[in-house]
Amino acid sequence: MYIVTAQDMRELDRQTIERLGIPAVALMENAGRAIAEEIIKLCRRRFGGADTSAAWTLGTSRTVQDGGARQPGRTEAGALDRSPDGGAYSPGGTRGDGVYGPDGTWVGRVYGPDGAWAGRVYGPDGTWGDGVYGPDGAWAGRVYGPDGTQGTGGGPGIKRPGFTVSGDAALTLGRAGAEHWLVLVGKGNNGGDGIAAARHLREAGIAVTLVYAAAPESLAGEAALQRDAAAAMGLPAVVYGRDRVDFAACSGILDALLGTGSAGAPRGAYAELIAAANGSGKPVVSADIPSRLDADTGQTHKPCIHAAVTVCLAFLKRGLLQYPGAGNAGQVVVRSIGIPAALAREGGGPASLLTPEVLRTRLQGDVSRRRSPEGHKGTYGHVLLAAGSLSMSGAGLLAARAALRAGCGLVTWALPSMLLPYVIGAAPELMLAAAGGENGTWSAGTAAEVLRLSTGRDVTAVGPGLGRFPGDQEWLRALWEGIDAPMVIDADALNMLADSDYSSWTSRRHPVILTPHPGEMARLAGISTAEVQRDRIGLALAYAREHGVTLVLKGAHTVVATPEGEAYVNITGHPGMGTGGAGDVLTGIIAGLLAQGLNAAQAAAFGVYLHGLAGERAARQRHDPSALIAGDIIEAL
Ligand SMILES: NC(=O)C1=CN([C@@H]2O[C@H](COP(=O)(O)OP(=O)(O)OC[C@H]3O[C@@H](n4cnc5c(N)ncnc54)[C@H](OP(=O)(O)O)[C@@H]3O)[C@@H](O)[C@H]2O)[C@@H](O)CC1
Ligand SMILES: Nc1ncnc2c1ncn2[C@@H]1O[C@H](COP(=O)(O)OP(=O)(O)O)[C@@H](O)[C@H]1O
Ligand SMILES: [K+]
Repeated sequence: MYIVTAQDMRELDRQTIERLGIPAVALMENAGRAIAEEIIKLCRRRFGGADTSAAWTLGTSRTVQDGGARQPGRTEAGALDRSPDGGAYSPGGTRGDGVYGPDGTWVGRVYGPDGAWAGRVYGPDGTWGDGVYGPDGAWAGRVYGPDGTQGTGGGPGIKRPGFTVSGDAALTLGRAGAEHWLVLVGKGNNGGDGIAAARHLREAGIAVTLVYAAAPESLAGEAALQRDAAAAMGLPAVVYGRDRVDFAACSGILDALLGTGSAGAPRGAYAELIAAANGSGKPVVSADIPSRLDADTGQTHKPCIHAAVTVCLAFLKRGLLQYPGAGNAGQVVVRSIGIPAALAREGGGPASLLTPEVLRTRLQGDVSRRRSPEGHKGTYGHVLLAAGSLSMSGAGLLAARAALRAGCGLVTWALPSMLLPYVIGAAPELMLAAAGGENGTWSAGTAAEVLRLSTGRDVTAVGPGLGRFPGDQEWLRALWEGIDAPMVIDADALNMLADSDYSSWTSRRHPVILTPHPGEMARLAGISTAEVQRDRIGLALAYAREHGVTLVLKGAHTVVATPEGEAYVNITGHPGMGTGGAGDVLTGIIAGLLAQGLNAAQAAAFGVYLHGLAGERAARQRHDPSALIAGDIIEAL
C-alpha cells in the first residue's frame, strides 16, 4: 500500500485525468461511493451487526495472516485497525460480526480473503444457526455457512435455491430510516466528494442534510457539478451562518470540509464547524483526511477533526500515519477510486506501508523464517555485538538474546572484561569476549580487539549500553572503516556519530543501519526532537539518502528509509513498548536477520515489523500492556 504526499496525489490525479482520459468527476463519483459504503459499514457496526439487510448476499471469510502467524486485531487488506484487541477468531481462522467477548463487550468483525466483510460467524462445521446471542442475551446477528446455507433457530443449515438475485449490499442498510447524517461541505473537491457520498447515502435510504461551510455558489468545477446534482435530487441543504444546524438531531457527521488542498489553521465557518462536530458526541467520518490535519506531516491545526473513521482516497496520505494526526484519524480505510497504482510505481516509488505483502513483493524478502532441513548453526550467520557497560550491561544482554531469538546461528558478545563474570550464565547460548575495560567501561584502545573479533563475523552491531568514553569517536571511526561486514549502529554509538563528521570517513563497502529514537535522530540531524517528529517520513528519507545509510527512525509508526530513497512505515507495535531496552531488542533482531543473509532494507524492515508483532503478542500475554518489559518482547519472537 503506497503512502503519498498531497503533491504526489495531485500529480497522480493529473496523470489519471490527462494521460488516461478519465474524467475528474468519475474519480469524485468513486470517492463519494466509497465514503458512503464506509458510512454504511459504520452504521452496521454500531448495532453489532444486527442489521440484516445485506445478509441475503453471502460473505466469505478469511484468515488474516502475518507472515505465517494469525494476527488478531489487524485487518490487513483495507482497514488499518489499530486496536490490538479488535477481533476474535474461531479455530478455523474465521471471525464474525457481532462477536462478544467473555466480558460481554463486542469484539469486532471479520474480513474474507478478498477483503470483503464476512459479516457473520461460522460454526466449526461450517453451518450457522439463525441467531448468535451475546452473554447479555442480545441478538448479535445471523450467520451463513460457507456453502450458502442458513440455519434457523440454531439448527443445521437449510439449502437455498440455486437461483438467487442479490442487490447492492454495500449500499444497503436495513435500519436506514433511523439514520440522519450531516454532511459538512467545504468549497473544494473534498466538499465535492462529500456531496457525492450524500447522494449515495440518500439512495440507501439514509436521511442526509448538506451543510455548506461557504456559499454554495462559491463551489467550482466538479464540486459545483455535485452541488447541482444534489440540488436536482432535492437533497436538503443549509448554509452555515445563515441557517440553523442541529448537530444534536443527527446520528453521524461526514466531514468533507477540507482535504489535501487546504493549508494553515481553519478559517471562520470551517473552524466553527470542526469544533461543533468534535463537540457533538456523534461519530465523524472524514473524507480523505480529518479536516485540518496536515496531509504530509500529520501536524494538526486547531481545531482539527477527530474522526472515528477516515476514508482515505486512492492512496494512504503520509499525515495519517504520523502523530499527532494519526491520533485524529480513527480507523483508516484506504479506498480505490480509479487511480492506478502503476502510476504511483512509475512516479519513482513513494513510501509504502510495511505489510507482509510489501515485505515479500517490494522488498523481496523471505519472511518465512524457514530453516533448511540440512541447515546448521553456521548456516544462519554469526553476529558480533559490542555493547554493555557497568551501569547498562542489560542492554547488551537484551540485544544479544534478541539476535539469537531472531534466528541467527551464533552470537558473540564483546563487553568490558570486568562484567564478564557477572553475565556468564545469564544466557548460556551466548559466546562472550572480553574487550578491555577493567572498570566496566569501554576505552578507545578496545577498537583493535573489536576489529579482530569482527573478522569472519557476518554482522557487527554496536551501541546498546555502550556509554560514552574518551576517544569514542575515533573508536567508532576505526570500526566504521575497518569492519568488512554490515553494521548496525544504535544508542550511544549514534551519539558518537552525531558528534563526528562521518561523511568524511572512508566510505564502507557494506551497508550501515542506524536505529535512532527521535532524541538520537535530533542529535544526528542537528535539530530539535520536536522538529524530528514534525515530519518523520520526510526527514528519514532525506537523511538516509544524504548519508547513504539505512535509517530506522523509531517510535510509534517507525519509519525505515533506504539510501535509494524508499521509505516504509510500520504499524505493528503498541505503546506498551515504550519501556527501557525495547530498542536494544530491535537492534539485536535486525543484526540477527542481517546475519542470516537479509539485505539492509529487508533486515531493517522485517526486523521492525517482527519487533512490533512480538511486542503486541507479549502485551496480550500480560494482564495489562503497561506491564510489558523488553525481555517479554524477546520471548514473544
Ligand atoms: N479528481 C479530483 O479532483 C479528486 C479530488 N479528491 C478530493 O479532493 C481533495 C482535494 O481537493 P482540493 O484540492 O480542491 O482542496 P480541498 O482540500 O477541498 O480544499 C481547498 C479549499 O479549501 C479552502 N481552504 C484551504 N485552506 C483553508 C483553511 N485553512 N481554512 C478554510 N478554508 C481553506 C480553499 O479556499 P481558498 O483558500 O482558495 O479560499 C479551497 O477552496 C482531496 O482531499 C480529495 O478529497 C480526491 O477524491 C481525488 C480525486
Ligand atoms: N507507542 C509506541 N508504539 C509502537 N512502538 C513503540 C512505541 N513506543 C516505543 N516503541 C518502540 O519501542 C522501541 C523503543 O526504543 P528505544 O527508545 O531505543 O528504547 P531503549 O533505548 O530503552 O532500548 C522502539 O523500537 C520503538 O519504536
Ligand atoms: K476532510
